[in-house]
Amino acid sequence: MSGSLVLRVRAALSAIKDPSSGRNIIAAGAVGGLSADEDGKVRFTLEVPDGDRRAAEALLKAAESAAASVPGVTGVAAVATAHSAAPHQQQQPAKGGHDNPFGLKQKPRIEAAGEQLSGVKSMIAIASGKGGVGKSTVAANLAVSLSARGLKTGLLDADIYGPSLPTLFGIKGKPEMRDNKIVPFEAFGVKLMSIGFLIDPDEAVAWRGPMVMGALRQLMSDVDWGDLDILLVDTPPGTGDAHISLIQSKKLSGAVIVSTPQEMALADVRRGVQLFRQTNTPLIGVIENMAWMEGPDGSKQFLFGEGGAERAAKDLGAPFLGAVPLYPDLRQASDDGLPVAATEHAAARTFDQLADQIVKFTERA
Ligand SMILES: Nc1ncnc2c1ncn2[C@@H]1O[C@H](COP(=O)(O)OP(=O)(O)OP(=O)(O)O)[C@@H](O)[C@H]1O
Repeated sequence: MSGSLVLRVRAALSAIKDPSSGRNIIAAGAVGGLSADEDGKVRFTLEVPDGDRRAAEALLKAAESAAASVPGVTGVAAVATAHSAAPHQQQQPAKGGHDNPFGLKQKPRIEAAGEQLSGVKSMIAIASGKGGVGKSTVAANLAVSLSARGLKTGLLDADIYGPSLPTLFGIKGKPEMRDNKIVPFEAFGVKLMSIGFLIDPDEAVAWRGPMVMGALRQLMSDVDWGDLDILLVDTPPGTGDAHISLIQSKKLSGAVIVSTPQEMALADVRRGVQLFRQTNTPLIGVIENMAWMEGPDGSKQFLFGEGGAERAAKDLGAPFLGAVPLYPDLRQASDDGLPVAATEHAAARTFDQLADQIVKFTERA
Protein backbone atom coordinates (compact mmCIF):
# COMPACT_ATOMS: atom_id res chain seq x y z
CA MET A 1 0.00 0.00 0.00
CA SER A 2 1.23 3.46 -0.78
CA GLY A 3 1.61 5.41 2.46
CA SER A 4 2.30 8.80 0.92
CA LEU A 5 -0.70 8.45 -1.39
CA VAL A 6 -2.88 7.82 1.65
CA LEU A 7 -1.51 10.97 3.26
CA ARG A 8 -2.25 13.02 0.15
CA VAL A 9 -5.77 11.62 -0.08
CA ARG A 10 -6.26 12.36 3.62
CA ALA A 11 -5.21 15.95 2.98
CA ALA A 12 -7.65 16.23 0.06
CA LEU A 13 -10.49 14.80 2.13
CA SER A 14 -9.80 17.24 4.93
CA ALA A 15 -11.00 20.00 2.61
CA ILE A 16 -14.53 18.55 2.74
CA LYS A 17 -16.86 19.79 5.43
CA ASP A 18 -19.03 17.41 7.44
CA PRO A 19 -22.42 19.20 7.52
CA SER A 20 -23.51 17.65 10.79
CA SER A 21 -20.50 18.71 12.87
CA GLY A 22 -19.26 21.65 10.81
CA ARG A 23 -15.74 20.19 11.00
CA ASN A 24 -13.87 18.65 8.11
CA ILE A 25 -14.64 14.96 7.54
CA ILE A 26 -11.16 13.84 8.63
CA ALA A 27 -11.24 15.86 11.86
CA ALA A 28 -14.80 14.68 12.48
CA GLY A 29 -13.60 11.07 12.29
CA ALA A 30 -16.08 10.34 9.48
CA VAL A 31 -13.51 8.66 7.22
CA GLY A 32 -12.60 5.08 8.06
CA GLY A 33 -10.36 2.37 6.64
CA LEU A 34 -8.54 4.70 4.26
CA SER A 35 -6.10 2.67 2.19
CA ALA A 36 -4.43 2.74 -1.20
CA ASP A 37 -3.02 -0.19 -3.10
CA GLU A 38 0.04 -0.19 -5.30
CA ASP A 39 -2.04 0.50 -8.39
CA GLY A 40 -3.40 3.71 -6.89
CA LYS A 41 -6.85 2.39 -6.03
CA VAL A 42 -8.12 4.12 -2.92
CA ARG A 43 -10.74 2.73 -0.54
CA PHE A 44 -12.46 4.25 2.44
CA THR A 45 -15.71 4.35 4.30
CA LEU A 46 -17.52 7.58 5.01
CA GLU A 47 -19.94 8.07 7.84
CA VAL A 48 -22.81 10.12 6.47
CA PRO A 49 -25.82 11.74 8.13
CA ASP A 50 -28.54 9.22 8.75
CA GLY A 51 -31.99 9.95 7.36
CA ASP A 52 -31.02 12.58 4.78
CA ARG A 53 -30.28 10.56 1.70
CA ARG A 54 -29.64 13.52 -0.56
CA ALA A 55 -27.15 15.11 1.86
CA ALA A 56 -25.48 11.72 2.34
CA GLU A 57 -25.06 11.20 -1.39
CA ALA A 58 -23.77 14.73 -1.92
CA LEU A 59 -21.18 14.25 0.82
CA LEU A 60 -20.07 10.90 -0.59
CA LYS A 61 -19.78 12.38 -4.06
CA ALA A 62 -17.73 15.32 -2.81
CA ALA A 63 -15.38 12.97 -0.95
CA GLU A 64 -15.04 10.67 -3.97
CA SER A 65 -14.18 13.58 -6.28
CA ALA A 66 -11.68 15.00 -3.78
CA ALA A 67 -9.93 11.63 -3.54
CA ALA A 68 -10.05 11.08 -7.30
CA SER A 69 -8.43 14.45 -7.96
CA VAL A 70 -5.24 13.49 -6.11
CA PRO A 71 -2.44 12.74 -8.60
CA GLY A 72 -1.60 9.04 -8.51
CA VAL A 73 -5.14 7.93 -7.64
CA THR A 74 -6.45 5.62 -10.36
CA GLY A 75 -9.75 4.67 -8.78
CA VAL A 76 -11.86 5.35 -5.72
CA ALA A 77 -14.02 2.83 -3.90
CA ALA A 78 -15.90 4.66 -1.20
CA VAL A 79 -18.78 3.28 0.81
CA ALA A 80 -21.11 5.41 2.88
CA THR A 81 -22.13 4.15 6.28
CA ALA A 82 -24.91 5.79 8.24
CA HIS A 83 -24.17 7.50 11.54
CA SER A 84 -24.57 4.80 14.08
CA ALA A 85 -24.22 4.04 17.74
CA ALA A 86 -21.19 2.13 18.98
CA PRO A 87 -21.39 -1.49 17.94
CA HIS A 88 -22.10 -2.77 21.44
CA GLN A 89 -25.17 -0.58 21.56
CA GLN A 90 -26.45 -1.99 18.30
CA GLN A 91 -27.70 -5.35 19.37
CA GLN A 92 -31.18 -4.54 18.05
CA PRO A 93 -31.53 -4.23 14.30
CA ALA A 94 -33.01 -1.03 12.95
CA LYS A 95 -36.71 -1.04 12.23
CA GLY A 96 -37.85 -1.25 8.63
CA GLY A 97 -36.36 -2.88 5.55
CA HIS A 98 -33.23 -2.03 3.66
CA ASP A 99 -32.66 -2.04 -0.06
CA ASN A 100 -33.14 -5.34 -1.79
CA PRO A 101 -30.18 -5.57 -4.18
CA PHE A 102 -31.04 -8.98 -5.64
CA GLY A 103 -34.68 -8.13 -6.18
CA LEU A 104 -35.96 -11.21 -4.40
CA LYS A 105 -39.35 -11.21 -2.73
CA GLN A 106 -38.23 -11.73 0.81
CA LYS A 107 -36.89 -8.80 2.74
CA PRO A 108 -36.31 -10.16 6.20
CA ARG A 109 -34.56 -8.20 8.88
CA ILE A 110 -31.16 -9.35 9.95
CA GLU A 111 -32.28 -11.28 12.98
CA ALA A 112 -34.94 -13.06 10.97
CA ALA A 113 -32.23 -13.83 8.42
CA GLY A 114 -30.17 -15.40 11.20
CA GLU A 115 -33.18 -17.50 12.16
CA GLN A 116 -33.31 -18.82 8.59
CA LEU A 117 -29.98 -20.47 9.32
CA SER A 118 -31.53 -22.82 11.83
CA GLY A 119 -29.82 -25.81 10.16
CA VAL A 120 -26.38 -24.23 10.65
CA LYS A 121 -24.71 -25.31 13.88
CA SER A 122 -21.82 -22.80 13.92
CA MET A 123 -21.31 -19.64 11.92
CA ILE A 124 -17.75 -18.30 12.08
CA ALA A 125 -16.51 -14.99 10.68
CA ILE A 126 -13.07 -14.80 9.11
CA ALA A 127 -11.95 -11.19 9.47
CA SER A 128 -8.83 -9.10 8.90
CA GLY A 129 -7.67 -5.63 9.84
CA LYS A 130 -6.65 -4.89 6.26
CA GLY A 131 -7.18 -6.16 2.74
CA GLY A 132 -4.79 -8.42 0.91
CA VAL A 133 -3.54 -10.36 3.93
CA GLY A 134 -4.85 -13.67 2.58
CA LYS A 135 -8.10 -13.78 4.53
CA SER A 136 -10.03 -15.31 1.62
CA THR A 137 -7.28 -17.82 0.90
CA VAL A 138 -7.28 -18.90 4.53
CA ALA A 139 -11.08 -19.06 4.67
CA ALA A 140 -11.27 -21.17 1.49
CA ASN A 141 -8.62 -23.63 2.61
CA LEU A 142 -10.04 -23.95 6.12
CA ALA A 143 -13.42 -24.72 4.56
CA VAL A 144 -11.91 -27.44 2.33
CA SER A 145 -10.03 -28.92 5.27
CA LEU A 146 -13.15 -28.94 7.47
CA SER A 147 -15.15 -30.58 4.71
CA ALA A 148 -12.43 -33.20 4.13
CA ARG A 149 -12.90 -34.45 7.67
CA GLY A 150 -16.56 -35.09 7.00
CA LEU A 151 -18.05 -31.94 8.44
CA LYS A 152 -20.89 -30.38 6.47
CA THR A 153 -19.26 -27.08 5.57
CA GLY A 154 -20.36 -23.88 3.87
CA LEU A 155 -18.43 -20.79 2.86
CA LEU A 156 -20.15 -17.46 2.41
CA ASP A 157 -18.02 -14.84 0.69
CA ALA A 158 -19.34 -11.55 2.03
CA ASP A 159 -16.38 -9.50 0.86
CA ILE A 160 -18.36 -6.99 -1.08
CA TYR A 161 -15.30 -5.03 -2.21
CA GLY A 162 -13.33 -7.93 -3.60
CA PRO A 163 -15.22 -11.21 -3.71
CA SER A 164 -12.62 -13.85 -4.43
CA LEU A 165 -14.41 -17.12 -3.82
CA PRO A 166 -15.43 -17.58 -7.48
CA THR A 167 -11.74 -17.44 -8.45
CA LEU A 168 -10.47 -19.49 -5.51
CA PHE A 169 -12.83 -22.34 -6.42
CA GLY A 170 -12.78 -21.76 -10.18
CA ILE A 171 -16.54 -21.24 -10.37
CA LYS A 172 -18.21 -19.23 -13.10
CA GLY A 173 -21.80 -18.36 -13.86
CA LYS A 174 -24.82 -17.54 -11.80
CA PRO A 175 -26.34 -19.83 -9.19
CA GLU A 176 -29.71 -21.44 -9.83
CA MET A 177 -32.91 -20.59 -8.04
CA ARG A 178 -35.14 -23.26 -6.54
CA ASP A 179 -38.38 -22.52 -4.64
CA ASN A 180 -37.43 -18.83 -4.50
CA LYS A 181 -34.12 -19.76 -2.84
CA ILE A 182 -30.63 -19.46 -4.26
CA VAL A 183 -28.91 -22.83 -4.61
CA PRO A 184 -25.30 -22.64 -3.44
CA PHE A 185 -22.54 -24.03 -5.64
CA GLU A 186 -20.59 -26.96 -4.31
CA ALA A 187 -16.88 -27.69 -4.74
CA PHE A 188 -14.54 -29.89 -2.74
CA GLY A 189 -17.54 -30.78 -0.60
CA VAL A 190 -18.06 -27.16 0.44
CA LYS A 191 -21.32 -25.30 -0.20
CA LEU A 192 -20.34 -21.96 -1.66
CA MET A 193 -22.05 -18.66 -2.12
CA SER A 194 -20.43 -15.38 -2.98
CA ILE A 195 -21.71 -11.93 -3.45
CA GLY A 196 -19.53 -12.14 -6.56
CA PHE A 197 -21.94 -14.70 -8.10
CA LEU A 198 -24.78 -12.27 -7.83
CA ILE A 199 -23.48 -8.83 -8.61
CA ASP A 200 -20.79 -7.10 -10.57
CA PRO A 201 -17.98 -6.34 -8.09
CA ASP A 202 -17.39 -2.99 -9.79
CA GLU A 203 -20.93 -2.01 -8.92
CA ALA A 204 -20.69 -3.21 -5.35
CA VAL A 205 -17.88 -0.87 -4.43
CA ALA A 206 -20.31 2.01 -4.74
CA TRP A 207 -22.87 0.37 -2.47
CA ARG A 208 -24.12 2.23 0.53
CA GLY A 209 -24.03 0.67 3.98
CA PRO A 210 -27.70 -0.36 4.00
CA MET A 211 -27.23 -2.16 0.69
CA VAL A 212 -24.24 -4.05 2.06
CA MET A 213 -26.37 -5.11 4.99
CA GLY A 214 -29.30 -6.00 2.74
CA ALA A 215 -27.10 -8.12 0.52
CA LEU A 216 -25.64 -9.98 3.45
CA ARG A 217 -29.08 -10.62 4.87
CA GLN A 218 -30.12 -12.14 1.58
CA LEU A 219 -27.01 -14.27 1.39
CA MET A 220 -27.95 -15.64 4.79
CA SER A 221 -31.69 -16.01 4.39
CA ASP A 222 -32.30 -16.57 0.69
CA VAL A 223 -29.58 -19.13 0.10
CA ASP A 224 -30.57 -22.72 0.62
CA TRP A 225 -27.74 -23.60 3.01
CA GLY A 226 -29.55 -26.63 4.43
CA ASP A 227 -27.92 -28.43 7.34
CA LEU A 228 -24.34 -27.40 7.99
CA ASP A 229 -21.94 -28.12 10.83
CA ILE A 230 -19.94 -24.99 10.07
CA LEU A 231 -20.58 -21.95 7.90
CA LEU A 232 -17.47 -19.80 7.46
CA VAL A 233 -18.07 -16.20 6.45
CA ASP A 234 -15.29 -14.38 4.60
CA THR A 235 -15.91 -10.77 5.64
CA PRO A 236 -14.69 -7.54 4.01
CA PRO A 237 -11.42 -6.14 5.42
CA GLY A 238 -11.67 -3.91 8.46
CA THR A 239 -14.74 -3.66 10.63
CA GLY A 240 -17.90 -2.29 9.07
CA ASP A 241 -21.47 -2.91 8.14
CA ALA A 242 -20.99 -6.56 7.23
CA HIS A 243 -19.53 -7.35 10.65
CA ILE A 244 -22.24 -5.47 12.47
CA SER A 245 -24.86 -7.32 10.42
CA LEU A 246 -23.35 -10.69 11.27
CA ILE A 247 -23.32 -9.81 14.95
CA GLN A 248 -26.87 -8.50 14.82
CA SER A 249 -28.02 -11.72 13.21
CA LYS A 250 -27.34 -13.33 16.59
CA LYS A 251 -26.10 -16.34 14.72
CA LEU A 252 -22.37 -15.72 14.89
CA SER A 253 -20.60 -18.33 17.03
CA GLY A 254 -17.12 -16.86 16.85
CA ALA A 255 -14.52 -15.01 14.82
CA VAL A 256 -11.02 -15.63 13.50
CA ILE A 257 -8.71 -12.74 12.62
CA VAL A 258 -6.13 -13.18 9.86
CA SER A 259 -3.12 -10.91 9.52
CA THR A 260 0.31 -10.80 7.98
CA PRO A 261 3.17 -10.26 10.43
CA GLN A 262 4.04 -6.69 9.54
CA GLU A 263 0.45 -5.68 9.93
CA MET A 264 0.35 -7.06 13.39
CA ALA A 265 1.02 -3.61 14.73
CA LEU A 266 -1.46 -3.78 17.54
CA ALA A 267 -3.63 -1.00 16.17
CA ASP A 268 -4.41 -3.02 13.04
CA VAL A 269 -6.10 -5.91 14.76
CA ARG A 270 -7.19 -4.17 17.92
CA ARG A 271 -10.31 -2.75 16.28
CA GLY A 272 -11.42 -6.21 15.19
CA VAL A 273 -10.67 -7.70 18.56
CA GLN A 274 -12.53 -4.85 20.26
CA LEU A 275 -15.57 -5.13 18.03
CA PHE A 276 -15.95 -8.84 18.71
CA ARG A 277 -15.25 -8.40 22.41
CA GLN A 278 -17.68 -5.51 22.82
CA THR A 279 -20.39 -7.57 21.21
CA ASN A 280 -19.59 -10.69 23.22
CA THR A 281 -18.62 -12.61 20.09
CA PRO A 282 -16.08 -15.26 21.09
CA LEU A 283 -12.70 -14.60 19.49
CA ILE A 284 -11.47 -18.01 18.37
CA GLY A 285 -8.03 -16.56 17.70
CA VAL A 286 -5.51 -14.95 15.38
CA ILE A 287 -3.88 -16.62 12.35
CA GLU A 288 -0.66 -15.22 10.94
CA ASN A 289 -0.49 -15.62 7.17
CA MET A 290 2.61 -15.34 4.97
CA ALA A 291 4.61 -15.77 8.18
CA TRP A 292 7.85 -16.88 6.55
CA MET A 293 9.23 -18.42 3.37
CA GLU A 294 11.04 -21.71 3.50
CA GLY A 295 14.46 -21.91 1.85
CA PRO A 296 15.53 -25.02 -0.09
CA ASP A 297 17.55 -26.10 2.99
CA GLY A 298 14.48 -25.81 5.23
CA SER A 299 15.61 -22.49 6.71
CA LYS A 300 12.96 -19.86 7.39
CA GLN A 301 13.15 -16.40 5.87
CA PHE A 302 11.02 -13.96 7.79
CA LEU A 303 10.19 -11.52 5.02
CA PHE A 304 7.80 -9.46 7.08
CA GLY A 305 9.41 -9.76 10.52
CA GLU A 306 9.26 -12.63 12.96
CA GLY A 307 6.54 -13.63 15.41
CA GLY A 308 4.58 -10.40 15.16
CA ALA A 309 1.22 -12.15 15.22
CA GLU A 310 1.90 -14.29 18.24
CA ARG A 311 3.14 -11.30 20.21
CA ALA A 312 0.20 -9.15 19.16
CA ALA A 313 -2.31 -11.86 19.98
CA LYS A 314 -0.69 -12.23 23.39
CA ASP A 315 -0.74 -8.49 24.00
CA LEU A 316 -4.44 -8.43 23.16
CA GLY A 317 -5.12 -11.50 25.27
CA ALA A 318 -6.35 -13.35 22.17
CA PRO A 319 -5.52 -16.99 21.36
CA PHE A 320 -2.88 -17.49 18.66
CA LEU A 321 -4.01 -20.29 16.37
CA GLY A 322 -0.88 -20.66 14.25
CA ALA A 323 1.02 -19.46 11.22
CA VAL A 324 0.71 -20.18 7.50
CA PRO A 325 4.02 -19.79 5.62
CA LEU A 326 4.27 -17.90 2.36
CA TYR A 327 4.27 -20.51 -0.39
CA PRO A 328 5.19 -19.01 -3.76
CA ASP A 329 3.10 -21.63 -5.58
CA LEU A 330 0.02 -21.08 -3.43
CA ARG A 331 -0.95 -17.99 -5.34
CA GLN A 332 -0.92 -19.87 -8.64
CA ALA A 333 -2.99 -22.72 -7.19
CA SER A 334 -5.51 -20.16 -5.90
CA ASP A 335 -5.68 -18.43 -9.27
CA ASP A 336 -6.25 -21.84 -10.89
CA GLY A 337 -9.23 -22.51 -8.65
CA LEU A 338 -7.58 -25.33 -6.74
CA PRO A 339 -7.45 -24.78 -2.96
CA VAL A 340 -4.15 -26.25 -1.74
CA ALA A 341 -5.89 -27.86 1.22
CA ALA A 342 -7.36 -30.31 -1.30
CA THR A 343 -3.89 -31.34 -2.51
CA GLU A 344 -0.73 -32.96 -1.17
CA HIS A 345 0.83 -29.52 -0.79
CA ALA A 346 2.64 -28.86 2.52
CA ALA A 347 0.15 -26.07 3.18
CA ALA A 348 -2.60 -28.67 3.46
CA ARG A 349 -1.14 -29.90 6.78
CA THR A 350 -0.98 -26.36 8.09
CA PHE A 351 -4.61 -25.70 7.22
CA ASP A 352 -5.56 -29.04 8.79
CA GLN A 353 -3.94 -28.00 12.06
CA LEU A 354 -5.76 -24.68 11.99
CA ALA A 355 -9.04 -26.42 11.14
CA ASP A 356 -8.48 -28.69 14.18
CA GLN A 357 -8.59 -25.64 16.40
CA ILE A 358 -11.81 -24.44 14.83
CA VAL A 359 -13.36 -27.84 15.37
CA LYS A 360 -12.20 -27.81 19.01
CA PHE A 361 -13.79 -24.40 19.44
CA THR A 362 -17.12 -25.58 18.02
CA GLU A 363 -17.04 -28.62 20.27
CA ARG A 364 -16.44 -26.41 23.31
CA ALA A 365 -19.00 -23.78 22.34
N1 LIG B 1 0.30 -18.12 2.46
C1 LIG B 1 0.33 -17.59 1.24
N2 LIG B 1 1.38 -17.81 0.41
C2 LIG B 1 1.44 -17.24 -0.83
N3 LIG B 1 0.48 -16.46 -1.35
C3 LIG B 1 -0.61 -16.21 -0.57
C4 LIG B 1 -0.74 -16.76 0.75
N4 LIG B 1 -1.94 -16.32 1.25
C5 LIG B 1 -2.50 -15.56 0.30
N5 LIG B 1 -1.72 -15.47 -0.78
C6 LIG B 1 -1.97 -14.69 -2.02
O1 LIG B 1 -2.11 -13.33 -1.63
C7 LIG B 1 -3.12 -12.68 -2.41
C8 LIG B 1 -4.17 -12.06 -1.47
O2 LIG B 1 -4.86 -13.12 -0.84
P1 LIG B 1 -6.43 -13.03 -0.55
O3 LIG B 1 -7.20 -12.56 -1.73
O4 LIG B 1 -6.81 -14.31 0.10
O5 LIG B 1 -6.41 -11.86 0.55
P2 LIG B 1 -7.60 -11.10 1.25
O6 LIG B 1 -7.09 -10.69 2.58
O7 LIG B 1 -8.84 -11.91 1.25
O8 LIG B 1 -7.74 -9.87 0.30
P3 LIG B 1 -8.99 -8.90 0.06
O9 LIG B 1 -9.18 -8.23 1.34
O10 LIG B 1 -8.53 -8.01 -1.03
O11 LIG B 1 -10.14 -9.79 -0.29
C9 LIG B 1 -3.67 -13.74 -3.33
O12 LIG B 1 -3.03 -13.64 -4.58
C10 LIG B 1 -3.29 -15.06 -2.67
O13 LIG B 1 -3.12 -16.12 -3.61
